[in-house]
Amino acid sequence: MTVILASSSPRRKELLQKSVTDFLIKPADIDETVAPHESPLDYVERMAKEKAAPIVSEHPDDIVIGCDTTVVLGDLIMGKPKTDDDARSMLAQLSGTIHHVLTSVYIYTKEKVYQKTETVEVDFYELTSTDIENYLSTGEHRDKAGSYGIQGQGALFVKETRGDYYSIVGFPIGYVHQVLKEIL
Ligand SMILES: Cc1cn([C@H]2C[C@H](O)[C@@H](COP(=O)(O)OP(=O)(O)OP(=O)(O)O)O2)c(=O)[nH]c1=O
Repeated sequence: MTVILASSSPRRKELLQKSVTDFLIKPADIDETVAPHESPLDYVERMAKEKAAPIVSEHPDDIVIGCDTTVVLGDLIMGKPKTDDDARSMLAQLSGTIHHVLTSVYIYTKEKVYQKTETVEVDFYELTSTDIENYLSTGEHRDKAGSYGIQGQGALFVKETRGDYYSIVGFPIGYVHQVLKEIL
């Protein structure tokens, strides 16, 4: 059985390498639009499933991992920013807040589907417009939900976190490793 990571995220690849030496990467390109009245939990789980689905159809006998990460402020779902202005607005909204990072992972095998969705609470310091402009100049925000990366310069914004750090980075590697130990 081959392990296939249905993701283009370099962080997910790097974290999975801690658990498995050989795996394939087959990202699925899906529409990430939020459906009307969809809750953050329903959204993040649907995205993780939809990323895995086409790969599962092509490789029904293998192990396929789909994953999605979303930042949630109140009812507002924050995906990856489309523009720098988008990122500026997300960071201004996250300034001084307690928000949540939701990461959902689906692991498909021929016999069974393993699934977990982690919710991590993140407290941000108040950000000045200089903090935000300095951060945007790094370019780090571009491919990150909520427009920040806690593993990089985004760490400077974080007062406290409650929950699995690796789920903020986008991949709950501890959980994935437990499942892979069971099935490989
Ligand atoms: C909040 C936060 C998010 N992120 C990243 C994790 C995810 O890669 C990204 C959210 O986008 P996703 O749509 O979950 O993933 P992706 O587009 O990078 O990859 P794919 O869809 O192919 O699997 O944000 C960080 O790296 N650090 C952080 O602190």
